[in-house]
Amino acid sequence: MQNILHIHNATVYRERNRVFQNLCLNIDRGQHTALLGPNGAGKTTLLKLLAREIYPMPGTDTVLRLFGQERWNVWDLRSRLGMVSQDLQQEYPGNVSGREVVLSGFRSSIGTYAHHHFSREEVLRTDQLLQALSVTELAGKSFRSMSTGQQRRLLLARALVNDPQALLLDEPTSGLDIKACFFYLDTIRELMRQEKTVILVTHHIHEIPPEMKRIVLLKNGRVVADGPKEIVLTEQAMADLFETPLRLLESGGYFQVVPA
Ligand SMILES: Nc1ncnc2c1ncn2[C@@H]1O[C@H](COP(=O)(O)OP(=O)(O)OP(=O)(O)O)[C@@H](O)[C@H]1O
Repeated sequence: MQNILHIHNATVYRERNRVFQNLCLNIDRGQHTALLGPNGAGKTTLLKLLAREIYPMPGTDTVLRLFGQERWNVWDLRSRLGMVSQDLQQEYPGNVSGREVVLSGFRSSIGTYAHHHFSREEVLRTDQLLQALSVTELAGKSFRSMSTGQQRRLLLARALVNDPQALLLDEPTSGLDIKACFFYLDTIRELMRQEKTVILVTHHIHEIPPEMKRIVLLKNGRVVADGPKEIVLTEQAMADLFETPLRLLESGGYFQVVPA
């Protein structure tokens, strides 16, 4: 089975804070995985590690391998691993049009530049994705004039332009209203059916799709549980993870927590 992600004994600092010590995590192709953790668990740090924005401390047996490779040109990596993060949404320049947002995925850039020229195939693929994600009407609108949900859909289209094998999603439904949330979740489920491996990093239990069977719990920079949903996603484990009494509810394969 092809490996998407292999982290072995990674120690990671953010300035003087040691966020991870000897972190180990392995994700194979097709192994849709939710990484769940409270504020400060290390989720954003992990995203930055995978995006090659930060690196582990060098160590004799430290490994950070993506798609079987340790060295990556960031542009090549982005076409294999599509990412939609809160940081990207916040950083994205407001004056860029919806179509340009999607096109920018072909150059792994934030915005498009005068020297970027796009082929007929790239423009066609962009139009197909705008249609597939029901955002054709946003093609000519500026990013800043769109709602959070509209922006998020465009960033997902941007992540898909190169037909990546895997998608890394950071709290994908955060800030979306109920309809936008359900639409986004349906889109993720469809992408999973299309055999994209989806890795979800979140503290929102409700956004874990029913088909996502593996759950990894992160706390204080450590993997505290890793296994099948029916074993890991329990009321006691959620109460311990978030350090609060709660009740875990399930409906149609989705989970939600409410105060106990
Ligand atoms: N730029 C930074 N400099 C120093 N320490 C940092 C920095 N960013 C994060 N940290 C620390 O690293 C730890 C993990 O933070 P991180 O942002 O990765 O957690 P998180 O799980 O994404 O949290 P949240 O859900 O609140 O976004 C925290 O203890 C945090 O204080």
